[in-house]
Amino acid sequence: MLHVADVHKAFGTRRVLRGVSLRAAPGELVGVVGENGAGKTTLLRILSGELAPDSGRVRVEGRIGYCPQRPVTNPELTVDQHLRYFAVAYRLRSLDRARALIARLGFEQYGATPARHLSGGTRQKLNLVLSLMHDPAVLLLDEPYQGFDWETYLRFWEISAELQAQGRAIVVISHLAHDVDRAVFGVVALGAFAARTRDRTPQRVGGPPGI
Ligand SMILES: Nc1ncnc2c1ncn2[C@@H]1O[C@H](COP(=O)(O)OP(=O)(O)OP(=O)(O)O)[C@@H](O)[C@H]1O
Repeated sequence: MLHVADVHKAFGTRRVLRGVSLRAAPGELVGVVGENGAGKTTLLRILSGELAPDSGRVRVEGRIGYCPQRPVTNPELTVDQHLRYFAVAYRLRSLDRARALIARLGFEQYGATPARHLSGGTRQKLNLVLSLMHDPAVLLLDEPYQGFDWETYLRFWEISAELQAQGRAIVVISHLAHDVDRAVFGVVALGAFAARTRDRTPQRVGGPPGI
């Protein structure tokens, strides 16, 4: 479903990605960890097709859902207007799934609120819903729970486990070391994390989700 082999990327003389490989099959969740500047966002931008690698191969089967680090929201549009806008882009007939996700994340009262009046955490919830509302086969999530309160953070991992159970392939970026243990099927460690986690096999298998 998602197959990445030997991806390299440099910005000028700064070699950010040096041979990254990973695979996420249906139902698998892969965590990408690394300190600030290690190249996590660069990797996800390449997987989403937004950025071209210098070399290496990326193969994706199925629709992608990409939740970028910076919300893609427009400050002037309300939450409902965002849903309708993205529904047209995704060619969706119904907003039922988007509304169900909004209810799960607890911000259904903000339908008529322009994004500029949302709190940072609520804007990020909308950003996440916009990436999931078309039920993508491959989810690329760049620190999707930034600004979430603890309950919503746990809710995110609940939703993630359900999507895994439904056969979605998920790649989640985190700079939080404890999130590594939630990555059931694999961990891709970049930068200094790569050295510290050398004893871990790059693609671990097994163990229950740590919800
Ligand atoms: N378009 C660009 N042009 C030049 N340098 C860039 C560009 N994008 C990223 N970089 C550099 O590449 C390195 C990796 O950046 P990236 O955003 O991928 O790191 P990250 O691991 O996601 O960091 P963070 O945890 O802070 O989000 C950084 O040194 C960054 O400054």
